[in-house]
Amino acid sequence: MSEEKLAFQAEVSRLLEIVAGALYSNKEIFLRELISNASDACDRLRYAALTQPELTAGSDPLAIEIHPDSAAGSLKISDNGIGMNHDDLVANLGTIARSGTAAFMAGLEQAKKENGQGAVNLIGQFGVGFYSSFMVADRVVVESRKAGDAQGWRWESDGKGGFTVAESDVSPERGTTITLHLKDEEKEYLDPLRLERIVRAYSDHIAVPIHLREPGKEEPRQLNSASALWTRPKSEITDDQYREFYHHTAHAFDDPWMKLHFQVEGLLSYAGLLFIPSQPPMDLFHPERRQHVKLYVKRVFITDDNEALLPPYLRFLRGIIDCEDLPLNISREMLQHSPVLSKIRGSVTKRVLDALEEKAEKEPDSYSSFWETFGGVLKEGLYEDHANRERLLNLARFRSTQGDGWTSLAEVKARMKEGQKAFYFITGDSVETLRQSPQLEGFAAKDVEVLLMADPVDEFWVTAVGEVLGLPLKSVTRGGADLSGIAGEEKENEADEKSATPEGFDALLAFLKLTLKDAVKDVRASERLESSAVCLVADEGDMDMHLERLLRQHKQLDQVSKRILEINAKHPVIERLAARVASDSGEGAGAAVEEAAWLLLDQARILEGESLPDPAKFARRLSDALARGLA
Ligand SMILES: Nc1ncnc2c1ncn2[C@@H]1O[C@H](COP(=O)(O)OP(=O)(O)OP(=O)(O)O)[C@@H](O)[C@H]1O
Repeated sequence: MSEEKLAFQAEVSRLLEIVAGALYSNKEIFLRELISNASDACDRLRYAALTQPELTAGSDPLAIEIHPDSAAGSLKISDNGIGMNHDDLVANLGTIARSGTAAFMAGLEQAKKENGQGAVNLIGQFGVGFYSSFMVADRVVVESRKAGDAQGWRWESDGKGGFTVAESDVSPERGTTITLHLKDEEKEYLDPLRLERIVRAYSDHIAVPIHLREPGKEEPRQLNSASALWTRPKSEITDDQYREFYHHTAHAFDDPWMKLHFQVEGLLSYAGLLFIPSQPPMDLFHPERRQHVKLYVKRVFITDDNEALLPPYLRFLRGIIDCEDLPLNISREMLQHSPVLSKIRGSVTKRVLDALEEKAEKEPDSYSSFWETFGGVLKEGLYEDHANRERLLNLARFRSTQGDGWTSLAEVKARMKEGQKAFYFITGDSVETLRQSPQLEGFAAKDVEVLLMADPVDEFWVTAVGEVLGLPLKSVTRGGADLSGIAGEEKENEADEKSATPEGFDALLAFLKLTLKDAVKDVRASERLESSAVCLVADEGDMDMHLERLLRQHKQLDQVSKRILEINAKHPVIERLAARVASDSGEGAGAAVEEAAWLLLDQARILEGESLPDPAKFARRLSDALARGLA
């Protein structure tokens, strides 16, 4: 087969332009990226050989080799890992396959919107994988042969627009050799000492040996310790090594917020090296809720996509778990039902919660930043993991009507008013809009704290949990949120005055019920309003209004429940309407009050964030009312 010429995916071309032209000071990371890929390729081969032992039979141990060639001005990085065939080369080295690179492109768009630059820093932040070769090379050749294949392939590119792929006779027996033809100004990467320093700084944690072939020396020299990092004693691992390991396994480039390293021996023996990122991973809220902790069995990588390993609400965790008590040839199906894994899952979950509790207690500010990023995910555990519900409730933090920071349920309980027998909450799309909700007015007047919940998951767990620290959770947008038993700030006579309704109020209620009869479930005097005239609430047994809207938006529901319209007897509009009804004696109240009734209902709908069934009518009524007012 002759040489094929192919074009890069448009995004790759853009990426390469940035990478090749980048005046990035940290170009040495290209070596980290290529070693990281080579190590993954060795992991994948080791795994494939579990079921196809012929793939590695009789071959050299897995290793990575770095070979600077001053005469040719080139640097070779080879591995005897899984290798790539024709289609792998085209798919992997011509498109954006990698999550880190996709994040880089997304970050680029963002940076462009914000200040038109910043691309250079982003390279370091996200890493651009294989493509980072073009920071130091003006021509890159990849020769590869996939394990088990007879034919090898050669991929070549100058990083400008396209690449070629052709059959190759000189490709390695198995695995991949990448040859970087270094740019004139990048020849420092031929210096063995420089290469050694880079490998030690970024790749010491790599479990496959990394050899350096030095000019004039017979035997290559091993640069890393080549033992799995998690098997080494904690005291011998530096923070930098942990960080680099995190970057490598998680394909992430932030600093981990927390690290957990444990070795368990006993009935079950396993080790774990887990990290909580400081930045949210891109797929955090994808519907698949994929977890990413890698499962190893006796140092052999098995899978990074195994739902049985950890509960979905801990899917922000990165890192590895290495188990001694599973057979190496365990199948995917067996993994799903393995009692060993389910035990490990239970005890690792417990460890993670222990560590979070400790952080929450000892470093509350830092814990708040974790909560801000991942709280919305952890809360899924409140309805999924009954066994740990109490602990998760303890770990949960909330925004509330008291102050701007995060608060715990225990703190909210300690601040409760005399006579308060429930936690009150309101759910909605954002904390800022929730703060303006009319339904909060009565609570504010009595200084009763209300939790402001704006994560979609809140709707689900509050229903499932029902009770916290011995008290029910009650929505302030529902009937049954009874404020009268709570000791307020008001004085006795004020309270009396408040309960006294204006003349004609009962007749107004009757009139509103009659006029709006099919549009609402009921019309009532409100206890929760102070300055607004009206609001909508859900009946005690009905679905919460925000939840219903959420389900409708996601096409999970097409019903629209009727709501209760609450009216504020102290509001001037209501007082006047009541007076009008009283003087016109009920039925004769007339068209103006009828129009006002519909306007009030639409106003309550707008405040609630509901859409209006007939916006044109609303606009006409409002204009008429304004015209009358201005006349
Ligand atoms: N040395 C190698 N051996 C085998 N396959 C490789 C090698 N280097 C790269 N690849 C393949 O090319 C793909 C793209 O590499 P790139 O560095 O751009 O991303 P990556 O680091 O592997 O990221 P991710 O693991 O998220 O896909 C890899 O996913 C892998 O399939």
